[in-house]
Amino acid sequence: MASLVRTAFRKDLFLGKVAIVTGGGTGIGRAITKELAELGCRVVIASRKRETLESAAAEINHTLSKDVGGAALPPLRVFPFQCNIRSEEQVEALMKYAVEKHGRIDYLVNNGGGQFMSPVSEISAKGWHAVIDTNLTGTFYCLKHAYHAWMKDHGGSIVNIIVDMVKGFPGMAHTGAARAGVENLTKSMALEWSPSKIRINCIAPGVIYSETAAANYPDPETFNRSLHIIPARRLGCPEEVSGAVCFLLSPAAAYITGCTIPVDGGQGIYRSPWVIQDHEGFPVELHSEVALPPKGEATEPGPSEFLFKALAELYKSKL
Ligand SMILES: CCCCCCC/C=C/C(=O)SCCNC(=O)CCNC(=O)[C@H](O)C(C)(C)COP(=O)(O)OP(=O)(O)OC[C@H]1O[C@@H](n2cnc3c(N)ncnc32)[C@H](O)[C@@H]1OP(=O)(O)O
Ligand SMILES: NC(=O)C1=CN([C@@H]2O[C@H](COP(=O)(O)OP(=O)(O)OC[C@H]3O[C@@H](n4cnc5c(N)ncnc54)[C@H](OP(=O)(O)O)[C@@H]3O)[C@@H](O)[C@H]2O)C=CC1
Repeated sequence: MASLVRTAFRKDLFLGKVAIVTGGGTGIGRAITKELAELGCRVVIASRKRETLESAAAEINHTLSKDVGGAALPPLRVFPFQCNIRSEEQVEALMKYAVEKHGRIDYLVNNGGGQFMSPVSEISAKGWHAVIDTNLTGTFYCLKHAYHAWMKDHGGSIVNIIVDMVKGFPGMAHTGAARAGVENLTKSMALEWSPSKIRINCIAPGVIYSETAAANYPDPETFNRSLHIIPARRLGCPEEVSGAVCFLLSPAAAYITGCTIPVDGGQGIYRSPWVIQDHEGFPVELHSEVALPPKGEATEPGPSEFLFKALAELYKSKL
């Protein structure tokens, strides 16, 4: 007798579907692209570096399963498209390309983005705008143009990759602000676009290791220095983010919209990485009936501010 169990988790889950993954050639985006394509999806990967996209598409296409359950799959399922998400014109062209060449846009994964470490007092206006334009405005352009090009009339599912910024994001405040903006935008879109049958959610990764991600930080040990704030006591892998993205895109998540799923080994509910430099304490400005006991010494290992000053010096010395 045939099984009566119906599950979304099957090898041809995304067969016949088309996805756009920004930043799909490296790190987390590459893992998402591989998993979607392995499950039958055609995936347009979009970012600034054409060679990175082309080699990623070729490598992934080469490794994909050729058939599922004996039925042949299209051999080429990953397609590169050069696009800087900071340009509305280029984003519009990306959506047009996806619809004209691939016929539809079922899924959009806003993964492309990034930032640099700096205390907020040292972020230049140009650096601030670069991060906001990339992570917040770039996401807005992708959402808006995927909507107009396809999803408004046909529905779809969207995942925005943000960061773990529940406790603020000292040391990378520009990206914390941008991603908090994306999270709120997600809630607004979930409501405004529900009549179009569009679902939209966020994934908030913790510290996810890949060579390309780590290359943006001062030294190879930067990510490992976060281990003490991660209850899982290891870094995350890109594939662990990808699984959650595929779930949110899939019919298994058909009743989920406007939410954020952390993929962070418990980091979000644990301690902040930021260390407060010891100081004499805020002045007591109200008359109080109690006298506070004398302040002991703070026991935290050392002020993060020093680390960021050193990083700023390092960055300047490389210019
Ligand atoms: C402590 C644990 C660490 C774990 C962290 C875990 C959380 C998050 C992890 C990740 O997100 S990993 C992924 C990282 N990947 C990226 O960041 C890739 C993409 N990033 C970028 O492309 C850049 O960071 C960017 C700033 C978003 C864009 O750079 P781009 O060069 O295209 O911008 P420009 O328009 O040229 O302007 C750059 C402007 O920005 C300032 N700036 C850039 N880098 C630094 C830096 N390292 N330090 C200080 N300031 C920086 C600067 O003002 C630049 O202008 P100019 O000085 O060049 O005129
Ligand atoms: N790794 C981690 O620990 C965490 C990562 N994240 C976020 O996850 C996402 C993926 O990061 P990850 O894979 O780790 O790191 P990567 O550095 O490997 O990926 C960043 C990707 O974004 C693309 N990108 C950057 N700027 C633009 C732009 N202006 N237009 C189009 N594409 C752009 C890059 O491609 P190209 O250079 O070709 O443009 C690259 O593929 C990012 O948004 C990141 O901030 C969030 C939390 C933690």
